[in-house]
Amino acid sequence: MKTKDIVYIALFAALTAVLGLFPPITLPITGVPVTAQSLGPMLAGAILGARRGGLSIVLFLVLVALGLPLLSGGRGGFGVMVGVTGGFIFGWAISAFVIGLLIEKFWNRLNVVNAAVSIAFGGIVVLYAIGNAWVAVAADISYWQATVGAAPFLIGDAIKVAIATAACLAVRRSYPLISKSA
Ligand SMILES: O=C(O)CCCC[C@@H]1SC[C@@H]2NC(=O)N[C@@H]21
Repeated sequence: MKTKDIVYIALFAALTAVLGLFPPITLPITGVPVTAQSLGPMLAGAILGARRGGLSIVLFLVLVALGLPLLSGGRGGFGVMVGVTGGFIFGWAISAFVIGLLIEKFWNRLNVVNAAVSIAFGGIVVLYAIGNAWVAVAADISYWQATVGAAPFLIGDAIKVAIATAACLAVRRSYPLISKSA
């Protein structure tokens, strides 16, 4: 891994931390907040690709686990990570990795549709599958109830997909950071 890669990984970990400055809006049913922070894994995977994008979120998670108050609302520590939102928090790394894999796969023919579908698949379908399963266990509710409880996130997450898609395509045009040819 080159120095440049390490810088990009650190940069996207920092960006994810900065997104945590937006205050969370906690929803009543499950206690999982609406947060701007889930945009971080979308951007990391879509702009850096699977390996570096995933690692940037792993770095962010290590810092949170060490107790840095980098989650929205100034939260941090391993205790928070194994709370009700733990599936979403750990799922962010998987989400960034999956998005990166798909973006790399479509790289040579990337367009607004396959980029948005890739980001939505990793950032919503995969992330919610992990996050809702965790919520169901932690909050002792059914998977269906957890899924219904997550429905209000879809509006904000659709906006995040649009932002990450625009950013991914703009960076690809002007300063591509993925050189994969699939
Ligand atoms: O800060 C935390 O404890 C993690 C919050 C996880 C929130 C999830 S991420 C996907 C979905 N979209 C949101 O805006 N909130 C949830």
